[in-house]
Amino acid sequence: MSLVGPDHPAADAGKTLEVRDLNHSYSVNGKTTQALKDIAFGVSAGRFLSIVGPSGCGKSSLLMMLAGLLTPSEGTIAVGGRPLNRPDPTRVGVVFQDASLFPWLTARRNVEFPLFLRGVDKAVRREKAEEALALVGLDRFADSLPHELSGGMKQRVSIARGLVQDPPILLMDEPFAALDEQTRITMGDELLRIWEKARKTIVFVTHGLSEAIYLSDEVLVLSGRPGRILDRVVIDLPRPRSLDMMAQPRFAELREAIWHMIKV
Ligand SMILES: Nc1ncnc2c1ncn2[C@@H]1O[C@H](COP(=O)(O)OP(=O)(O)OP(=O)(O)O)[C@@H](O)[C@H]1O
Repeated sequence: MSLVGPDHPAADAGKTLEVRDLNHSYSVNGKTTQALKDIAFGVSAGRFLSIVGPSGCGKSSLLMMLAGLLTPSEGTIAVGGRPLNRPDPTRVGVVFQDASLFPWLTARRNVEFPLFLRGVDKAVRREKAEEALALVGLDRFADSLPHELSGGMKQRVSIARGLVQDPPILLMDEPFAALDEQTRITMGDELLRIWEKARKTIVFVTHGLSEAIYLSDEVLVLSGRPGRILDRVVIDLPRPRSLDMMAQPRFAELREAIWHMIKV
């Protein structure tokens, strides 16, 4: 298997996202829990990186930090060579598990919302929202309310909202976990199509090893709490990916290797 460990020099040079010496602890009622330990990695522009690890290993905490929503106890995060200390949707877009759309706003208005908050001119807002909706294949549903859309469509609106400010990086926290299996598989392919078209760097947190392998260029494997980087596995399956690859021996080999690390 081809592995690039976290300390490998190739894992660091000229990255769009760089995490250095990151540690994080939570203190609740005088009790301290170390959630993440010695996290360091870089992601090159345009790569698709997934983060996997046992439940409670700090995946969501790490993603919140990459989104600028949580300050690490120690360490730095840089995007495009500049420190990220607060949410900046022009540099990092975020898509959560729950599509978290405003139920009273149409798909277009939901996508426009971050631009509205920034005081962007109405015509520009509309144009950008429509571009983003077209990218996710929902241009015909711009005027629909969330309750008129399926689960997968709602998640696509949420992806469009993450992309509307054209950030170089899109973070996704288990975006398809709440969907049924069939929709989840379709959404994986849909995401790869969007990713190839939009040419973004994606950091994707998931519990699903098959999903991580199917989608990614690399998989960052975290240990149980406190989450440390156990390995960074290069997914050497060709692109475009297709579902029949899941039945190939190489896919099973990668899955087994990652599963073994997490299980241990
Ligand atoms: N706000 C918080 N206050 C205190 N402890 C927290 C807080 N958020 C997370 N933790 C703890 O930090 C650890 C990491 O949590 P986190 O949710 O980041 O892990 P995770 O890998 O995303 O978990 P899961 O896979 O179950 O979603 C867990 O032990 C959790 O209980």
